[in-house]
Amino acid sequence: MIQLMKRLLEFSGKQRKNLIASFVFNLLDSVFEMMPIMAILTVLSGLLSVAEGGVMPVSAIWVSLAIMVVSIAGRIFFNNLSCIRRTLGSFSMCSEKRLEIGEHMKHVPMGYFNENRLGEIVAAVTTTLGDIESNAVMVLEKVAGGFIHALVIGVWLLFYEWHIGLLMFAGLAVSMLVYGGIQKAGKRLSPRRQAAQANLVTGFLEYIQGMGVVKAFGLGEMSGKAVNQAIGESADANIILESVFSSLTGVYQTIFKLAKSAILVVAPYLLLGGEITPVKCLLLLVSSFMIYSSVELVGSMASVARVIDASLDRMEAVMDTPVLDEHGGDIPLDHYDIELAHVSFAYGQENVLQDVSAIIPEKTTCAIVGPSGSGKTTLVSLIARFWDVQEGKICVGGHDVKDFTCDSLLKNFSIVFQNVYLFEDTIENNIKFGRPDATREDVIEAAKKACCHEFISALPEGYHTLVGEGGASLSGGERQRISIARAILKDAPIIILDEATASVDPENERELQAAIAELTKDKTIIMIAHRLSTVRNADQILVIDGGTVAQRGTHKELLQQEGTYKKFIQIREQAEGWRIQ
Ligand SMILES: Nc1ncnc2c1ncn2[C@@H]1O[C@H](COP(=O)(O)OP(=O)(O)OP(=O)(O)O)[C@@H](O)[C@H]1O
Repeated sequence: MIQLMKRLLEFSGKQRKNLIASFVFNLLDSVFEMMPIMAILTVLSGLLSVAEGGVMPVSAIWVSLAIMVVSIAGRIFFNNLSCIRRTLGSFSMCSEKRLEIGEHMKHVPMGYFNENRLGEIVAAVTTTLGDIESNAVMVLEKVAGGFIHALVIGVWLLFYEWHIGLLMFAGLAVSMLVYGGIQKAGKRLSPRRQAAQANLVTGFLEYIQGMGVVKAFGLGEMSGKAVNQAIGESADANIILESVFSSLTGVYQTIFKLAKSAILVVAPYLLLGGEITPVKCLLLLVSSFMIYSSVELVGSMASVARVIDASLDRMEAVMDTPVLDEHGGDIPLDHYDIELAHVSFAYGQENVLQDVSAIIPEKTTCAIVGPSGSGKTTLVSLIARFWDVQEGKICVGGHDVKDFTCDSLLKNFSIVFQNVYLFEDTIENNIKFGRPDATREDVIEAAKKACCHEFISALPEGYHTLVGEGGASLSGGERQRISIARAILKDAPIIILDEATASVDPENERELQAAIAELTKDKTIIMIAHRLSTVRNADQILVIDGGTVAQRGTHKELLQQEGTYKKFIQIREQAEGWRIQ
């Protein structure tokens, strides 16, 4: 428990002060919570003197009333303070963690997101942090407060009547053993529950994202299988966890019932043996019902405490993901040549690029062509350092990309992907993503250059139109032009462009080409090219085949050679239905 407290305080970062304050106020609250016992004992002593033929001292009534008033006032005061600090600390701590995770994710290699991690990350920022946010501090306070409470009463009992004090401690010791058992069971079972939770999120995300394909192919039953399995596993994990916890909690609480029963038997025996007075006996009998009250509650919270421990494990795992640019610096560049020297790269065991070398001088266009799966996307991703190369090196402006921080490297790039992602926000903000401090006029100017001002203005709410998540409410061509406007606004010196393979209608095609021409003016351009017009005008063409540079040169030079490029041109000519001169 102390370990868990330490972990939570370490985790709390800037909110540490609030959490400590909340713990302290909670402890003070529990001191006032114990006071009614004193009030009852005061009244009881008075009553006993009546039973022994004396008179009930009026002061006993007033003293007990005063104790109750102080107790209630103290509790309201400290409970409130503790609650305020706890709420402030917990929610601020978790929102800071969410921001930290978001920031951290910007620096991990893209490969991290491949390995089915999306659900894990979503679960971490939603359910895992949610568990911590709503329960952690309160549960730890109750658990720690419960044991401290019991300890204080136990010590008092030792002085008041040592036999009963020992009995109380015996009960407490056995209960702690069972509590340890609950913790161990939690350690064993909670990770399964957390993993099931993450799989459930992954399953649902995949199910919803693939809904279009599912409907188109009538695969409802098949696609639902994975989600059903994840739901089943989540239910099983929760049921097993809860059933183990509830039986152990039952044992834990039985121990207190047995200990209380033992006090009920031992106290009268002590009275019979003449070791205690009837007053003491009565006081012990009454207090036996109260001494374990706070620690009894702890049992039902042990499961939550364990879940919090597992949640902290999971959060640490997410935050410990190695980042790419730990040792990177902010490097200003005075030129934008790009050089690849003997670059090799594999996704896990799968070799994708071998010994690729190339020089792309600044303000030139390099077209990358090659068959599907040959490694074109991988190559441009390595230049932007979405992954690190395994062999060789890539330099931008004469500096190894590994020497930059991700932010410092990527501020030199505008990247236009084939699959455009638009955020669930206004069109204006989606374009502004390229330069958050841009003015309205800048946004409109970029949109005009990207040939999307007209269609945006025709929308009922113009630039304030909300686009669905991923840009679902716009056509493919429109999305692409918005992403080009975004890149134009960023105005970075290096452009990475994955040309759309999907054919668009002639009107859209013309506008798209005009937008690209605006974007690429006076820039260093690396373009995965699919269109003949683009390839023909490139200063240099790299033909990637089987992960190596099979051919390189200009369009004219490569047309003279037999090989992949000639085949590529023939296929494009057939597809586009026209010939190049
Ligand atoms: N994230 C990834 N994890 C594992 N393997 C990958 C990943 N991305 C691509 N691959 C594999 O690497 C190889 C090269 O893929 P890449 O996307 O670079 O090819 P490409 O030439 O761009 O293909 P296309 O023209 O079809 O987009 C392929 O065999 C692909 O299956």
